[in-house]
Amino acid sequence: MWPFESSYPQRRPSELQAEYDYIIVGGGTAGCVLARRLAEERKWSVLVVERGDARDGWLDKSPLFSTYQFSDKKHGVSLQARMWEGKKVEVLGGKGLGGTSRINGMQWTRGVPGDYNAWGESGREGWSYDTLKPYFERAEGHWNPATLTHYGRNGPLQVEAPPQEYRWGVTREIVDASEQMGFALCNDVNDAKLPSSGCFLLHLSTSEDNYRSSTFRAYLPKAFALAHREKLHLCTNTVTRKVEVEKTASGTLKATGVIIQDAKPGSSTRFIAARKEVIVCCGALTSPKLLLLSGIGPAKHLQEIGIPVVHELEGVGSNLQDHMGTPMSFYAPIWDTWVALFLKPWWLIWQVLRYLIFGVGWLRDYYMETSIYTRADYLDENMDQKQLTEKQRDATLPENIPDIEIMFGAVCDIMHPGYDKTKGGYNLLPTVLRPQSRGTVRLSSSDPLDPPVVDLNYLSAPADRVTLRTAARLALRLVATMDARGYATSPIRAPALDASDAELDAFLDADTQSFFHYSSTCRMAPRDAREPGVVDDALRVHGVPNLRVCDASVFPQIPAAHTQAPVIAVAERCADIVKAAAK
Ligand SMILES: Cc1cc2nc3c(=O)[nH]c(=O)nc-3n(C[C@H](O)[C@H](O)[C@H](O)COP(=O)(O)OP(=O)(O)OC[C@H]3O[C@@H](n4cnc5c(N)ncnc54)[C@H](O)[C@@H]3O)c2cc1C
Repeated sequence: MWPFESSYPQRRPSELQAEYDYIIVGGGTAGCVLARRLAEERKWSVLVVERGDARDGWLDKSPLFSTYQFSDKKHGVSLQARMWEGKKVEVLGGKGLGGTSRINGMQWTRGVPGDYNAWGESGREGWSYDTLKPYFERAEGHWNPATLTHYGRNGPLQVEAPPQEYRWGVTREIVDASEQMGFALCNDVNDAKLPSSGCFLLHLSTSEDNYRSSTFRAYLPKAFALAHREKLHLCTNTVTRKVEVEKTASGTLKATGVIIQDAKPGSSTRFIAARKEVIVCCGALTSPKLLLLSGIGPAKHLQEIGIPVVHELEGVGSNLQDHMGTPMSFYAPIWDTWVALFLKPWWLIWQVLRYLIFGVGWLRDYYMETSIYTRADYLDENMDQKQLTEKQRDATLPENIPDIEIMFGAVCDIMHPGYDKTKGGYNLLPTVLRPQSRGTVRLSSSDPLDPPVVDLNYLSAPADRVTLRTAARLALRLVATMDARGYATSPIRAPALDASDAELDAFLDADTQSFFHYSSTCRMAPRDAREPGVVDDALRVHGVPNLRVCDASVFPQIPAAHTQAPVIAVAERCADIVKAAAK
């Protein structure tokens, strides 16, 4: 009990051993899962090196104020990425134990079974839905309501359904308009038996004690970290500069350890040896950066930057995929949206008090409750969903993976010029889920503290523009349907329903942005595949058997889902693979 309570057991680089069995680089979404699963065995020494901190104050865990956009921004890293010629956009990543799971939007979407069956069909052994399903379940501690049988109940990561009654009046209107357009209301986005097209209620990674359930809080809570402190060392505020890879006497390559440095610029470096493996979990924008800094990647690029080529591997930093889309904002009655919180100070005070005292209210309930998922070829000329055949209703088939999502948030930018402050507002976010465009992550210099060069290369494949236009027209038709049903809504910033392709493109070119689901930059695929792979089916870097990558960068193809649940399932499975390899 305070003041005798122990603090969270973090270490400085100077407090580390010279050698560990496993070194996990990056204590983010995937890194915390792996650390927990390896430490549970109690037989290996495990080091986690994380560039951010282990802070866990009220603001770091309250669902809303920990979300990057409403946070103090201390647990995020932001950089400007190229979208296309002459246009940049902000991309974000998490920093600190839990990584991006401590700042994200908390949507818990596994993706449809077809997503993973497509991985399986492309030859990725052990990665189809039936194999991954137990790993989703092992992660999940779904606690509300108790009637849902397809979730895990006893996993560390708490997940819940949205409230039975819609929190925001505008959600009810969107659901009703969607149903009129043929998108059936589906109570659970993660129910594999439902078709992949419909209006889905989103489940959230929030805990029974009314906080965010990041992988930090779920997998490495203080009690666990203290109980395992002898063998599990959590080195925070420390950057890994490179992985050391050497040629063995037999001519094969081996990761011998990592070079780390206190995150304060100018600090001295230290080498820490790995007895068994180094596992890189730095996220899809940073894992390829670390491999490149370590001399693993396309030879031409390494030579340009002046880094000696240790192992030529073309795929490192290629095949970058992301979900991009274009927010459109509309007015709605003020009490139907979350905007009331910002325009009515007394209401904000009341909601802060309710959350502080009872853990309920507008600070607890998230501003995104539903999404439409569908496919462009399921839509008729009015943007209504066609009658689906029995085969089209089967979400296990890769051919039925959705390629469009219309996210919905009961909030909008009230700083928009001319915003009418007597009204509320909401956003629709038409999104491309199966992009064909491919981007890259490259080094800007050989200094590990410099940000990478990220080229999202959006819309370079013409098919993506066609899908984005269709998604935008579906969103506009949805609003027109709400309007026709008598709901008081009007545009704040949106194209006209009857906009020509050129007018629509002008809007999309001005406002398109990233939805932060970067993936596939260290793709799981053969190294000589058409889109070259970096890791094999056991997530080992091709040619360096004791170096693995485990995070969103290994997805063979981006799932048509928000990416935290897929990352966590991949990390749970990776832990089993590592343990089996150690036997
Ligand atoms: C703003 C935002 C909102 C999102 N909302 C959602 C959502 O609602 N639902 C959803 O499913 N997905 C969401 N996502 C995406 C999802 O959260 C990520 O795909 C997922 O968390 C990525 O996990 P990861 O393990 O790949 O990387 P991360 O969780 O980013 O982990 C990487 C870790 O490595 C550390 N690191 C990096 N480099 C080094 C180094 N050199 N040395 C030491 N440490 C290092 C970082 O600090 C970080 O902790 C969102 C993403 C963002 C940015």
